[in-house]
Amino acid sequence: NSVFAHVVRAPEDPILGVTVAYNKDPSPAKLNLGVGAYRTEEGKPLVLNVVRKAEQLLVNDRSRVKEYLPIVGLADFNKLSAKLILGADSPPIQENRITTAQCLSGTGSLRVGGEFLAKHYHERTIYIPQPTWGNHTKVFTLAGLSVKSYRYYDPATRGLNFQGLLEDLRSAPAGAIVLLHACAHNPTGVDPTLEQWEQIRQLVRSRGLLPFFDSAYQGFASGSLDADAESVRRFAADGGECLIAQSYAKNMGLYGERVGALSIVCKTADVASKVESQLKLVIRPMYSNPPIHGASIVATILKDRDLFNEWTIELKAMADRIISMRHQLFESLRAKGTPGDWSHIIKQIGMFTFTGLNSEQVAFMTKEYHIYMTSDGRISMAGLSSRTVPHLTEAIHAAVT
Ligand SMILES: Cc1ncc(COP(=O)(O)O)c(CN[C@@H](CCC(=O)O)C(=O)O)c1O
Repeated sequence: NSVFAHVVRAPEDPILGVTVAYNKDPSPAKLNLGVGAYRTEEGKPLVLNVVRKAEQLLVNDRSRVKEYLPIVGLADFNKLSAKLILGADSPPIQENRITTAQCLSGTGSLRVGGEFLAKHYHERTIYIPQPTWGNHTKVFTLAGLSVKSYRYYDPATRGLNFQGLLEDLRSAPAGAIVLLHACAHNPTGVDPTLEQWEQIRQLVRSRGLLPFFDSAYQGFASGSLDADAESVRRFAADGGECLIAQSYAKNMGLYGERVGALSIVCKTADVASKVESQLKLVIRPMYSNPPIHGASIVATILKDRDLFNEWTIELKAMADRIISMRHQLFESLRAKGTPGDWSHIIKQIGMFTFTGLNSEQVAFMTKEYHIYMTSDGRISMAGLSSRTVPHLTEAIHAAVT
């Protein structure tokens, strides 16, 4: 018999498995509010016009070849990505004390960063928010770090547990790594205010904690690339060191192209170049070098003023549609007289609403109304449209009454 006969069947992923269940459901009324992937008002995935234009330019450019990229990826993509998150006038960029490696989207950037830290950083504990993106714990544990959590969400107010956050970071061991969502916290949609970010920055620096930013939604939260990067920029501008993982999956709609970047801001250019040399030793045995197509699309758009401006317009349109879905759902629940305070739907930002519905209510909504969402009560607002808001309202109303 098979040498793998002992292998047990693994459970589906809590997020990506929702799509598997959705695809199996024959109901025409089914609604996928699980995976954080943008859908249009017609409920279809979106390839940005500016992406299609960039791809056309690439196809027409007969000088382009399919050679291996360097281990750290496409050089101009790396420079442009650092500029996008930090701003062109950022001190680490001006002083050349940042190293950026193109990685396999946000997940790959987090993993490579985690593996680098496990090998080269003295403190192996990383504090991640409670709750956070479901994959964070697995990514950092498998990278060789010890994962702990810091209080982040307050179920009572459905807002930030700021005092709990400060207390937990104050009691973290000096030098501990702290994972921070740059904007549009997943799954809660709750972000610190700028004043609270400043307090977090002062605490992190005074305790010598090492910030690791996860920026998967730049431009998606507020519609502004600069506003959504402000938290990262304040840390990067204070002379301290930090890591930054970037994803182009959502804000450029490049989900399946797996385009992202890991940047490490260092004290000096010399340290940055040594760090880069060690990043190459992490990447080479992992996947050797990254894919060329998606990064070429991003570089084509970021380096051309007109394409960049067109991208910002399409990006804001996606962010605005999500905000409109928030207001439509909130108004619909209010009109229906659904019991409870639903104002968090319009206070939260980014792709997700953390509804507060429990796993039994979620299971009921899936079974009776064919609503697919993660069991923690998170719904991807991008999966909603004006046409489907009434159906979701019916389901929530039935689940809470
Ligand atoms: C905070 C955060 N970091 C990183 C990632 C990884 O994105 P990449 O595709 O690797 O760039 C996601 C995607 N989370 C979404 C998408 C589905 C998933 O991968 O779980 C989500 O939570 O639905 C995320 O929400």
